[in-house]
Amino acid sequence: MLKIEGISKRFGGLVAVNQVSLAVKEGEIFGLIGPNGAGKTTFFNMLTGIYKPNEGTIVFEQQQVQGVKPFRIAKLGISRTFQNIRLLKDESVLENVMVGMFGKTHTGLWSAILGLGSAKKEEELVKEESRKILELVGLAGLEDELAGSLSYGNQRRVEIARALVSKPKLLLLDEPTAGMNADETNEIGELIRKIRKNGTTVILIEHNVGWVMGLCDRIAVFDHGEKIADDEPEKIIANPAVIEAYIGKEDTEEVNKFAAN
Ligand SMILES: Nc1ncnc2c1ncn2[C@@H]1O[C@H](COP(=O)(O)OP(=O)(O)OP(=O)(O)O)[C@@H](O)[C@H]1O
Repeated sequence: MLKIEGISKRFGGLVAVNQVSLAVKEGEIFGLIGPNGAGKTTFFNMLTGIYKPNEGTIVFEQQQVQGVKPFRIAKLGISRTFQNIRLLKDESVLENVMVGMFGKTHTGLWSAILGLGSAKKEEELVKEESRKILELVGLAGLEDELAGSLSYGNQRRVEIARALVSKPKLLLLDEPTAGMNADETNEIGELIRKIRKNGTTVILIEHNVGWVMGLCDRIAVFDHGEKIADDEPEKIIANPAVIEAYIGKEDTEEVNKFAAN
């Protein structure tokens, strides 16, 4: 489904991602792990068109997408969430999810402003779809609450719902469990499995190594902008280069988490 060959991203003299190649199959839950600053988010930003790679190719379903504008990539079926929660806190949960359909609706701005029938009908369809997605992510009944009034875990679910409402083929999640407790984290794992079952392939960036090992079919490890491993979880955990990447870091919290597995 996704084939990446030799992509790099440089910021001045800093090489954030260095010649990374990677392939993701349809239906997979694919994990990206690695110490802070390893280049994971930059990699996501290239996949979604926020950054243009300095070199290399990204092919999504037979189409080259490197350097293509973000809204066009979204239209091809790649959707994402961000590391920091980005909700319209003073708008309802339902409205926040409806925003995810922007760019997918067909009636024009004037029809919407003039309240013409076609725009109204489309809005109803978007609402209906958004409600269905909210049910899928476990937020049924909270449609009319203000997004900012929800718990942190539920705000993350709203973000996932917004990314899902356009029915993406590929969903990119940037640290979906950041700031969550163990129960919330496990629930997000269940949700990701459900999303995959519904036909969406998932790539996620995570720091919670133990959790990601139990969830993903395959994991790639980044360190200093390079991909140092790409394998099934059991093999990743036993890979000396991966252990070295974590043990070699001063970030003891990450090392401990890794060693605990
Ligand atoms: N827009 C930018 N301009 C300059 N440097 C950047 C930019 N974006 C990222 N970087 C640098 O590129 C490197 C990789 O950062 P990136 O955010 O991709 O890492 P990461 O693996 O996602 O880290 P984390 O887990 O902490 O989010 C870092 O050194 C970072 O400071």
